[in-house]
Amino acid sequence: MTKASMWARAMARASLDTTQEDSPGDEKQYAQKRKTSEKAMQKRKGTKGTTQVSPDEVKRAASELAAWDGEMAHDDVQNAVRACASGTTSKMHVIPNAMPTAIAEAVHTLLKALPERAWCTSKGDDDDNTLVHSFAACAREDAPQLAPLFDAVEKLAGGAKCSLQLARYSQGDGIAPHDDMAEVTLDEDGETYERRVAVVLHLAKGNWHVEDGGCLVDRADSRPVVLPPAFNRFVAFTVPRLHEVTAVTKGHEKRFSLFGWVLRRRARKKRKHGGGRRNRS
Ligand SMILES: O=C(O)CCC(=O)C(=O)O
Ligand SMILES: [Fe+2]
Repeated sequence: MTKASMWARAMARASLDTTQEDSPGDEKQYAQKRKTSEKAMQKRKGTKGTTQVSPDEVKRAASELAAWDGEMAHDDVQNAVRACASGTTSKMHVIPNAMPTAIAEAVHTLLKALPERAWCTSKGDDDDNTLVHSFAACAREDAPQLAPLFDAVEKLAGGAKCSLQLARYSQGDGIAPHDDMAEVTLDEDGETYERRVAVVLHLAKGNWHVEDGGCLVDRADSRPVVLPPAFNRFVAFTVPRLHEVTAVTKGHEKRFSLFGWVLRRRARKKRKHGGGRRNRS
């Protein structure tokens, strides 16, 4: 049963209970109360069955984010990116509560409020010899109110070029095991870069369990480390590193994130690439 239908049932039961307490046997009043509760539920569900965000909430969130100085909640975040860039760590760095809580909440509100046209489907499969993956992606220019978030993550790169996007995983979405290695040619300077540090900000609300999918699985060692979706968690690692995102099985919760890479100029000696890699710059 979906959360929405559980909620609907709970509402109907509550309405029935109250009616019975108030005036047993008054069918008319009971029917009226049920109608009212259904109306309230429709309002809460919104027109497309997803949680709607009011213009006031969006406005508040946007001004909260615009006033942010871009400072993360912990120095660990900056230190992790530096260590990964300099190659002095072999860990996947996982930092909970990365941004100030009010900022993370504002980001989440704005992500939820992004119009459907801002998202485009990113898909790959064995047929076109790209990495098997599926999710919705949103470029920086399609989410202008989230610019301070992109700026804050770019700041962590200390002036190095970055390639960052927003992601939204729905039921069935995920990414098969891959190592993130790819070359990226930037429009702004026509130069070719390689991905040096992978950065991800996990922004999934709600309680997620391993069986709900959407888990980031670190496969760098023989024993995989499984990270179910979380809210306001920063992850960084040096590329290449084998990892995957398991397919989301939950139907009613979106797994939002900001993901991307700190880039560096391509090394002179070209590295050999294995086949089957998608390139998302
Ligand atoms: O969202 C994540 O946890 C990781 C995403 C990822 O591996 C990628 O986009 O290459
Ligand atoms: Fe990846």
